[in-house]
Amino acid sequence: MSTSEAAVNGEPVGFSYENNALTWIKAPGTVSNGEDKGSILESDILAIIPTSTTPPAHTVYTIPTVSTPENTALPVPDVQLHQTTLLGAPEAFISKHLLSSPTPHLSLPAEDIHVVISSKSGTGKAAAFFESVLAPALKVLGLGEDGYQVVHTTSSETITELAGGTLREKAGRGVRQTVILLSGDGGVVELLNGLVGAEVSSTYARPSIALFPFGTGNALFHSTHRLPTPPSSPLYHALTTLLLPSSRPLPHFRATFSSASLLTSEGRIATPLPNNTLHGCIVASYGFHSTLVADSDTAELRKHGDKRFGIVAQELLGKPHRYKAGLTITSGGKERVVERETHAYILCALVSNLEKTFTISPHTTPLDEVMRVVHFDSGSGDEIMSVMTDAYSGGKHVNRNDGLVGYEEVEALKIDFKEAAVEGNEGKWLRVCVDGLIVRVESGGWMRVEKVANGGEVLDIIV
Ligand SMILES: Nc1ncnc2c1ncn2[C@@H]1O[C@H](COP(=O)(O)OP(=O)(O)OP(=O)(O)O)[C@@H](O)[C@H]1O
Repeated sequence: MSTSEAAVNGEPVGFSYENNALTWIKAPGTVSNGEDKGSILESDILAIIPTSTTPPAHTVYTIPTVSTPENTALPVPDVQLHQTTLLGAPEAFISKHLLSSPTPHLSLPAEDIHVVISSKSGTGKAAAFFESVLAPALKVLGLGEDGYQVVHTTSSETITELAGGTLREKAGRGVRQTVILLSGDGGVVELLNGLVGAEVSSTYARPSIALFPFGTGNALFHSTHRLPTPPSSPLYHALTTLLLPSSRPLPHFRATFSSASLLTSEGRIATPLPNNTLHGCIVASYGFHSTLVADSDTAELRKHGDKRFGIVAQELLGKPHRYKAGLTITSGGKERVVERETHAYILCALVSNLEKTFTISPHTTPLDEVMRVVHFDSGSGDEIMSVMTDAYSGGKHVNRNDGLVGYEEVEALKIDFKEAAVEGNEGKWLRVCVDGLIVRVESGGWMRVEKVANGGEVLDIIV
């Protein structure tokens, strides 16, 4: 422990540095109102910045989790930005976290760094996080308020318009761009679909997304950051990705329909899908999953955060619907018709997790470019619930020994919809989910989902 010229926030202390933490005890005889000891966990540190050389003084910026029991129980707990001034702290501690060279994703012209704040995602916390944590943290990382563009969403079109305009035009010209995206999965799929018409030419530069999980399920975030272990503080983890040197292509699929409309405003507005096509990078589903996502997407239920899925699941499983459809799977270059006339669940995914603890495709590793399908039929609410419970237990549903659940790698799949439109509630059983968006399909129509080949990616993700 060292005490000569050692201080924390101006008060003399003795430091010790072990077990991934810097701890201190106030020097004997110090009179102050504060605690006699304190600590900084290395797992909370964003960066250390030198403030003077003689004597060596530094400011440590940390992102601790707000420590109330309600907050720490959330899948994405709230965090704060703290700063602590250290004088004479151990060199080994300082040098490990000293902010050195500028980070590539933040070293771009201001017009090419976009912070996108999705106001309606999740429980609406993104704007407050930007003000209290992200903007000051970017400043610490060398990016003042004039160093980037801020976009607050004002409609469900805002992100698609940004992507289809500036982002797409510049990407086509080979201009590097970073999008710091504060949203759920919907924000990602909107970016993807805005960009996807872009000619992926030899000059195309894929914009890089740094994803901050402010949605409800946050499937893409939790799937891309689950290995080797899921981060205990997702928002801290998201902030530290800004310091990473590189990014990786985001695989995606193309869903085409005989005829389909995008449902918005709690299903009240149906907008025909351009070219009857939608791209996704997470999931395309039909059955219990798509109805659950659609029925739980109301302003009232959104107040419950991820509990909204459980509330609606209970209603749906009281009397489970068996969805009439044909399912054709293309795998290993061969087409196969699944011999079943009704289905409870058809879901193909490019990710492992649909929520932090809901592992629908346990064999999927982050960004592995492999699409997998989970499918089964059941008329029993208890049986469907037991499959879901297995998925919440690390993905055990794919190892059941009752033969109920199909799980396989696919290049493509096709669903032929055989449900009749329900009078008075047209399309109740004719809604599919693509990355959280709800698409109404037609009775007698079809959806085909195919993985876009490697090299066709239009976005990068910083992981
Ligand atoms: N101001 C706004 N007015 C209307 N719609 C908005 C507005 N801001 C965002 N949206 C839309 O709200 C949707 C939010 O979806 P998003 O996926 O980001 O959150 P989520 O559904 O809570 O999370 P997840 O998909 O991860 O479960 C997006 O489709 C987005 O375009």
